[in-house]
Amino acid sequence: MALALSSPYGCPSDEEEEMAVFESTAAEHRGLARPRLPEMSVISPVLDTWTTITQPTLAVKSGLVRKGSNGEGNNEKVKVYLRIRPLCEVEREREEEQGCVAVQDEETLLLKAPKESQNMRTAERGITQSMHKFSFTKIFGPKSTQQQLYESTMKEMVKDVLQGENRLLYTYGVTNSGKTYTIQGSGREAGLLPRALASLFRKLQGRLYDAVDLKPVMYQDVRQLQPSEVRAEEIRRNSLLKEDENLSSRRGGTTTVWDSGLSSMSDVVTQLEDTDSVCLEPDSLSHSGGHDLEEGVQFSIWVSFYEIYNEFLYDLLDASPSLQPRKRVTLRLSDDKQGNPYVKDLTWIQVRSAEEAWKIVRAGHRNQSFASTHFNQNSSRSHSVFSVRILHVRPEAGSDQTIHTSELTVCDLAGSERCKDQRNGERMKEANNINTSLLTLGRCIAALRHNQSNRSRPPQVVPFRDSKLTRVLQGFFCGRGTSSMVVNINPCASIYDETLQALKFSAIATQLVHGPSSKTRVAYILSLLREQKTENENGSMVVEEEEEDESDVEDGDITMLNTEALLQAIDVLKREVQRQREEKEVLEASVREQVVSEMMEVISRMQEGFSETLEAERALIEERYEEKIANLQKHLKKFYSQELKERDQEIEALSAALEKKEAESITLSAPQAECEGPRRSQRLSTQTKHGRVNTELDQCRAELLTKTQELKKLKMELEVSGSTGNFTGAAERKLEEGQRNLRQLCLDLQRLRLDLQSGERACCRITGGEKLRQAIVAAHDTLLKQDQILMELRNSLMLVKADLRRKEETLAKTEAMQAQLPPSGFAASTISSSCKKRGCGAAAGNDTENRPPVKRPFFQSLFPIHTPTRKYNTRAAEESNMTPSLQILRSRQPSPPPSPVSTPRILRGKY
Ligand SMILES: Nc1ncnc2c1ncn2[C@@H]1O[C@H](COP(=O)(O)OP(=O)(O)OP(=O)(O)O)[C@@H](O)[C@H]1O
Repeated sequence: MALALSSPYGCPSDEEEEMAVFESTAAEHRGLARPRLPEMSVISPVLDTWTTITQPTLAVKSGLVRKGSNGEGNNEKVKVYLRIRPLCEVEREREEEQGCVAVQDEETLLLKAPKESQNMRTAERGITQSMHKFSFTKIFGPKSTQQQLYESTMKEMVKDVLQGENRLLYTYGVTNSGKTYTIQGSGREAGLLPRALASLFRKLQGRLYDAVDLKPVMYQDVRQLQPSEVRAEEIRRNSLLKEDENLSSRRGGTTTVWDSGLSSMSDVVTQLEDTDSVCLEPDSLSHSGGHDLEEGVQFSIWVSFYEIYNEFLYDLLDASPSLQPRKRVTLRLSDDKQGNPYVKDLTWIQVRSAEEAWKIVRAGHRNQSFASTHFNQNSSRSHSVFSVRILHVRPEAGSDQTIHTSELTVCDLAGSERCKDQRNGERMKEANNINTSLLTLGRCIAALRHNQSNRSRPPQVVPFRDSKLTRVLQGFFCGRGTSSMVVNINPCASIYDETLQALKFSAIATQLVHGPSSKTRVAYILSLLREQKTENENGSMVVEEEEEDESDVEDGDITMLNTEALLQAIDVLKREVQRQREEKEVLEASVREQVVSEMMEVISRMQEGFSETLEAERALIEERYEEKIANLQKHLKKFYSQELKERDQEIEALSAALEKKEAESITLSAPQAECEGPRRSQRLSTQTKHGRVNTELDQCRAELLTKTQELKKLKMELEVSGSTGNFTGAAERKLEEGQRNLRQLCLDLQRLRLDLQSGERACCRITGGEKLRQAIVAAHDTLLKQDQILMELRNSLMLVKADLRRKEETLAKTEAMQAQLPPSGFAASTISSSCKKRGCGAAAGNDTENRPPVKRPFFQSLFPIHTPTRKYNTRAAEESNMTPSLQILRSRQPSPPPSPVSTPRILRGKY
């Protein structure tokens, strides 16, 4: 076969071509054993078993049934075209041309992995093939023109749409592969869309329905507009057209990035070749066989333009184009009563010429999301969907008319790309969303293909709902119309792996057959009915009828079955459902059993593993801690032995120094030595004395404590008791005893102090006697505290004494009054008690002896050292005014001890 379209980018060698032929043949002879991995994968649309499928009926409005016109589309495969874009200068300089893309013939493409590609690396490891062969409806090489492409793809579609069909054309490919160029064109190279618009309006010359009172809504409905709504529609339309004119005049005809250099429609019209103008004559339209337009029908053309950006739908014909993308209103997808999806609140604009339509495209294009990426300076970051909806109107039929609609949708998909190539976060997010929606499209197509090639099996769920893109295109895959795909590839070696993926996806699409998914279900039902028939030995009338109608039902039209057959079908289906349910229950039970046993195994393995790990961990930890303990022991031993050694050395040094000193003192002065002997013994005796003193001090302290307690008790008794006779005696006795004790204590203290002083004198001479000195200071502090306590005790005693004195006076007075008054016990006691109560006893005498005890002596007693003279004077004065009994008491009181403060002063002065 002549390779009219063979690529200039490296033709495969003879050897390779031979290999390709061989592999292709091997692929066709399925079932042959393949001893080795094929060096080439062959993906071609081979669907021999699916030849009986018919073209679906056209989706209709108001029950108007229109079968596929001219039988076209019946058992037809989905058309997939391939377009290879030429390399640009920069790419040539980068040596991107490595012969990896080769066109074998009009339908076959051969891909050969370049050295640096991932595919080649995996092929070298024997995982995949390095050569791939693909078949397409038609391949357009780098030199093909826009017109050639239009002729083969869009031209026929435009005719079909005018006949009432729905058609979809979408471009698919890696980013920067020429999708937008194919759809819209560039400069004077108008793309498929402007050509289609120009062709459409030329065909409809004189057949346009200019009124705006009918508008397409929802999935495929038409609504009659009120006059006010008509006005609103006109305003919207005019504003969009005016806006485009204003922008064009402001730019002075120059192109900018956002309009991609689109040419004006007049250029496009001149580019349309004569072949297309054959259809322009109304006569030729009506007499051109299957391509004639219906008599008396006028056509109202409406267009819409929206994009799917990051899984959000945006109206590109929104009246406020100046709004920022993030502020744009998102459109919602809804379902009509039959469950058909449609874009809610989408703007539809009526257009009356190709120029107007093109202006609307340009206005929408300005709102579209483009960005500069790693690969493409002006990359589409969204899937854009441009729809032309045609209302087939019969104006003579008035309000009774049934309006038919047909639609031509052109979808420019965003390019698939590797996310890692994107350095910008926003671009990466876009790439993610683009890839996800394209992947979903691929999954939908794969599921559709599976359902078509496995008719007798239950159909797979087609995941249309998984992305917005597949949801809006769902109708075209499920019987609403037919779709065609243009796969764009870029022959650059650096993006070979991405190109291969895109081609693999498109290869699946080439195996698709137009047809609604419901057809598969019908075929499935019919197969069940056939099975039922063979099972049914008697063979009912219904089955016979069904056999008669088999030719019809093979077409998938279940409505051709009669009621009985349908009822039987329902029964069969019910039984099938039951059977499948039971089958699934059994399957579920066995799966559960398997899962449980596997889980048990896994758990036991995990348990074993855990216990082993635990044991190992324990052993390890034990070992580690044993090591640590041993280390610690070693270090402690070392440390303490070191310490001991140091101390021994110190002791040795000290004893040596002592001995040396002793020896020195002995040799230097003999008389001195004589004196030293007793001194040393004195020192030793002082130390023993010091210990003794301490114990004595403790004893004294304890004794003092008990005495204090006794005194307190006594005082309380004195306060509580009303009678003074026996109590005074007892108190005197106690006081005497206390004073004796005190005296003894004072003496003891005196002695102790002297001992201490002598001890201090002895100790302070000893070299290194710091410790002893500190002990003495502490003992001295203790003594001071004892003194303090003694002082307090003395003060307390003074107070007790004063109280006793007062009581004695009162007693004496009472006695005196009793002696003076007549012997009336009642009066005497009354006076006595009243005097006592008022304190008359204290006020009666004006001598000092009778004065009540005041706080002054107490304070004075607190500071004996500062006011000794005054104290003793006061004491003398007191003694002079004392009662005999008090004088006796006072005489027993010991002389004031030496000032407790003076001793520490002296001691401290020493150190
Ligand atoms: N057949 C062709 N002939 C000449 N130039 C082409 C052809 N196809 C594409 N180009 C050029 O290649 C570049 C990329 O094309 P285009 O923007 O259409 O790619 P794309 O696939 O739409 O990219 P993206 O997915 O990133 O939007 C453009 O400069 C375009 O003019």
